[in-house]
Amino acid sequence: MSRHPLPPAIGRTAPHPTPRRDRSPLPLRVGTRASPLALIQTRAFMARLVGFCPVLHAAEAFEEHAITTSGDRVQDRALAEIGGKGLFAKEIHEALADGRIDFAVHSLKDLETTLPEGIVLACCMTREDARDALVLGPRCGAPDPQDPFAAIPPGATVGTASVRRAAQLLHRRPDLRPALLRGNVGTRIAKVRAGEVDATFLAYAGLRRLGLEHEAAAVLDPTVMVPAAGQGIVGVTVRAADVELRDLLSGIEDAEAAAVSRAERAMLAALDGSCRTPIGGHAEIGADGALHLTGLVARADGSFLLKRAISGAPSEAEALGRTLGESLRRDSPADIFLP
Ligand SMILES: NCc1[nH]cc(CCC(=O)O)c1CC(=O)O
Repeated sequence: MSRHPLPPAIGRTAPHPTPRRDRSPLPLRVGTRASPLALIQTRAFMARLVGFCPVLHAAEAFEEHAITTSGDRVQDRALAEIGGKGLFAKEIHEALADGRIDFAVHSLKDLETTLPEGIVLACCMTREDARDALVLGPRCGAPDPQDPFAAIPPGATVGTASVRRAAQLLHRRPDLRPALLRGNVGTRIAKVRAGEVDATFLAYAGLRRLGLEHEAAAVLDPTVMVPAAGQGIVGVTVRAADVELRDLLSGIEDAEAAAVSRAERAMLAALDGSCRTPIGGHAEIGADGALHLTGLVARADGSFLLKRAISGAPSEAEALGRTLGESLRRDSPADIFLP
């Protein structure tokens, strides 16, 4: 069998002899979910990789594999009832492990904190906006930037499958009624427009990537709505043994996104919540160069909400996340973490 080395990463040399791969190196087979947002993110990632490694510019350098996941197939039940977030990546991890694809592009917030054996998160792309956006339907008023939730009429239904968003909303507006709303971003916006629910939340990053940012009536400051860990970040997974690809991907990693995602994900892992546990996590690198991490734990009905922050060196991101997660866990009622 003839094998060719991967095009070399520009300006970097592997510190060790590069092991040969048990497959022909090109095309690079990229796996992704099949939603419009997932495909846009995947193509943006491939463009970034080509910019870094122009040898990959050839049309035949990549092969795109859109994979329908268990999470995509179940549209009518809350994710929490069907086994949680891992469902969006299960089939993609399997394709990677089996060697059917070479890397996979994920919305980091949908990627479980503990990856299957043999699969690693090789690279985090530059973060898009981490904030949540509020989308308002025909029964809502004009949004007040000082108080974005005031536009939602009393007793209205707010569609969201996210316990994190529902809990933070209900904490401020216990009169509102959460309703299940799933489907792609476009589907959800259409349902709000049609009055099926009165309002919903969407990640502003997703709206921007889809060119739908005008659908956001308000973009919520993280002090109003703590985003999900990893929100707005695209992460790429590869086989742990694929040193060549790991090395190539490390060349396009965004150091800031890597640090904030490490802090947010370490916090999430330390909290060890179930997918029914409302958890928010948001880190930023300040003008002072320090990493500032905010974490939130709540009860699904908003009757309990605990928010705390921690700061430190970006190089300590994981320890900061773990410390904050343990502190939140210690001071929250145990029922919140039950499966
Ligand atoms: N859970 C679905 C999901 N996963 C990632 C995004 C948006 C993009 C991102 O957070 O990077 C969305 C849609 C949403 O929450 O509105």
